[in-house]
Parts: sequence; structure tokens; C-alpha cells
Amino acid sequence: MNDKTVAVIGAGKIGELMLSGLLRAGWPVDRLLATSRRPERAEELRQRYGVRVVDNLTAVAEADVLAISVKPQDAATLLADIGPKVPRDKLVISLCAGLPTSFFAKRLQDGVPIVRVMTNTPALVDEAMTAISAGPHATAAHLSLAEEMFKPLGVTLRVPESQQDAVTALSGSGPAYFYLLVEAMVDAGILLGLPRQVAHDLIVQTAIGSAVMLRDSGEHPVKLREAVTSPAGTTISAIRELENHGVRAALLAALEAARDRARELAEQNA
Ligand SMILES: NC(=O)C1=CN([C@@H]2O[C@H](COP(=O)(O)OP(=O)(O)OC[C@H]3O[C@@H](n4cnc5c(N)ncnc54)[C@H](O)[C@@H]3O)[C@@H](O)[C@H]2O)C=CC1
Ligand SMILES: O=C(O)[C@@H]1CCC=N1
Repeated sequence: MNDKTVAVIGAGKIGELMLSGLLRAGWPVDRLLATSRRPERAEELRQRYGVRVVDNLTAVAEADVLAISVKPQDAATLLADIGPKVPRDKLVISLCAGLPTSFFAKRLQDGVPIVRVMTNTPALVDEAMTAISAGPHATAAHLSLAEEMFKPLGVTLRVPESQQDAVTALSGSGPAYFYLLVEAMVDAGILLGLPRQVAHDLIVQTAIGSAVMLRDSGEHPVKLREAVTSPAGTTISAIRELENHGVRAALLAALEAARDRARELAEQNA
């Protein structure tokens, strides 16, 4: 492991996932810093992780890597404060949805390396999907460092920055779609007369089993679905209803909307 100090700037939900994941992976707590706008939140992070919570400018001065984890709407205000004070030997990693690395380059001194990352909440259980893109002045070493930080949290993939809004729509927001499906299927279980807890347990284990098969069997999802779908059986009756109700079209439209929202966030915060 390298000897870098990482500061999580704006340690909310995603920032906390990073802190907890790095600690689980054995990153020394004295090489982690966090910042927060709210004193109660700072205290919570100190208590929970023993991490040093400092102000943004102290983090900029002391850390090697600045992981920007504020909402895209808060990034301009943050960068107005810290941007001019970030030296060129630091690495800026943005976790902000939508914002291109050019947003940060405009607000940092010329030459500061920037990497854009999109991760997701299963980082909490070391099953994140994290996509990493090089921005201005990011070298192979910077990308490796970003990978070293996110690999312990799950799977990492390098993508060109031009794909990051689509990545955000798929894997960044993706856990929410699965949770919505589970929620709806548990309701369906209630409709069919099952106790809520039974419906929940049936669907959660079915989701886990299906996900592990998708990952480990190497089979195409169509093949896996066909294996469940018996001629004149129960599954095809359900699939006909899903198709009748446009579930496939709804997913295409939904992910396009998420991608468009990422673009809009960039435009609104240019
Ligand atoms: N929640 C998710 O599933 C994902 C979120 N993201 C991205 O991660 C970023 C953070 O999202 P969340 O953690 O969900 O939001 P959040 O609202 O939980 O966390 C943001 C934190 O930043 C703090 N903050 C804002 N301005 C600050 C400043 N000037 N100095 C210090 N702290 C400041 C806020 O007080 C808050 O605690 C966003 O840009 C989002 O697009 C990316 C992938 C997934
Ligand atoms: O909803 C959002 O904007 C963030 C980015 C990806 C997941 N959550």
C-alpha cells in the first residue's frame, strides 16, 4: 500500500462509504482525513471511525489526495474556497455525478491532476462498481492510485470520461432500480397472500442467487432467463405481463433520463 493521505471532502453518504471501505481494507486511520460542513456530522465521523475531521483548507494542505464528495450543486462553492489553493502535487478525485473534469480544471490551478470516479452504494459491503476516468494531467500513476483506493470496495473499471454520464445512469444509480424492483415484488407477494417477511426473504435470496449466477456462470442473461421459462409454464405468463406493461421500454427511458439529468447537472453548474 502506498503512503498517501486521503482527504474525503464533504463526507456524506458516499464519503462515508469511502472512509469505512478504506479502513476495512487496512488503510491507516492516520492517513485519512474528512471534512464536513456540519459540526454534528464531524463529531459523528470522529466517534464512528476515529478519523481526524478538519476544515477544507487544512485537508488541502495535509492530504495528497482530495476526494471531492459533495453534491454537484455544492461543488462550485467548495471549489471557490479551495480551488486556487490546491498545489499541483495533489490528486483531485471527483465523485460528483455529472460534473466533467473540465469543471474542476477551470477552478484549479493549471497542472493539477484530476480523476473522475463513479462508484455506488454497495461499496458498503465491498461490492461496489466503480468506474474511473482520467481527466486533465492524470497520469497512469494517478489512475493506479485511484484504483488502489477503490479496488477494496468492489470492482473497478477504467472508462473514457465521455462514458461517465451513462455509467452514472447504469451503475451509479443502479442499486436504486434493483431496490425498487424488490420493493414492488414484495408488494406482489403481499397481493398473493404471503406474509411480508416471507415475501421479503424469498425475493432477497432470489435476487442474490440471480446476481451470483449472472456474475459467476458466464452465461448471457437471456440464457439464464430461458432456463427458468418452461413451455406453457408460470414464468412466461409473468413475462407476457412485463412486456405488456412496457418494462423493457420503461428501463430504456429511465436510464436515458438519468443520463440526461447528469448532463443537465453539468450544464446547470458549469
Ligand atoms: N448517493 C449515491 O449513491 C452516489 C452519489 N454520488 C455522488 O457523490 C456525491 C455525494 O453524494 P452523497 O454522499 O449522496 O451526498 P450527501 O449529501 O450525503 O453528502 C455530501 C456532503 O457534503 C457536505 N458538504 C457540502 N458542501 C461542503 C463544503 N463546502 N465543505 C465540506 N462539506 C461539504 C454536506 O454537508 C454533505 O455531508 C454527489 O456528488 C453524488 O453525485 C456518486 C455515486 C453514487
Ligand atoms: O442520484 C444521484 O444523483 C446520485 C448519483 C448516482 C447515484 N446517486
